[in-house]
Amino acid sequence: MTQDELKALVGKAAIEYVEDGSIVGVGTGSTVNYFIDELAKIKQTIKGAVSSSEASTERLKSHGIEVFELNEVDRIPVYVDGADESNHLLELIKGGGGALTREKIIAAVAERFICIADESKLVRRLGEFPLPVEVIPMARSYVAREIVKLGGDPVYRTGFVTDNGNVILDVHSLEINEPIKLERILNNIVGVVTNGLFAERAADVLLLGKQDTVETITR
Ligand SMILES: O=C(CO)[C@H](O)[C@H](O)COP(=O)(O)O
Repeated sequence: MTQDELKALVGKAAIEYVEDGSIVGVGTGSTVNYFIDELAKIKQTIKGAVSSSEASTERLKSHGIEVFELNEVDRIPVYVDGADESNHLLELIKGGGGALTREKIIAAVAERFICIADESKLVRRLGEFPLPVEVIPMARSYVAREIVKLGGDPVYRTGFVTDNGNVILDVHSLEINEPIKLERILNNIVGVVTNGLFAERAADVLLLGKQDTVETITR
């Protein structure tokens, strides 16, 4: 199976976790796009969605799925999102698509976080994929210098602005031995909105697309 076929497979598998009559938390990315397309097929059974990006909102609406503001919603039983990397503890690197902050907010609210990914995303140790950090624009150089002190090599994602009007530094060469600790340290730098480590709030379930099958990994 191709990588796209594996993404489609896990996008479909995640539908099983959607509760009838609920508002579904929806992530961002090419894997989630398959999930959105599957969600459209059962849209009569759900109340609607909360979306983590303008791109996902547009796709949800194009299917006629109602999109609610997070502030209007008191309960999100399930959040479905992709990842750039996952380790075996279901700690993730996210934000390749730049939607990490809204994704992290919805993941925090959700009762269950279902991560969907093809098998290439499962790694022994996080950090091969450069870690995205969302930064308030005026703090970009300061934050970059602080990250260098931590041993990282930050690269400004030129020409990209997040849905929140901020910029992204993609941090290479970080040794991520203690994801929770590093997540906190990075978030403590003034000017950082958040970083793409999802370790304090890791996924609860990883649906991993492998050749012809979906492996379910839980914490
Ligand atoms: O975190 C994300 C967006 O901010 C995505 O979930 C992550 O980049 C994976 O994307 P894809 O499913 O396209 O591989």
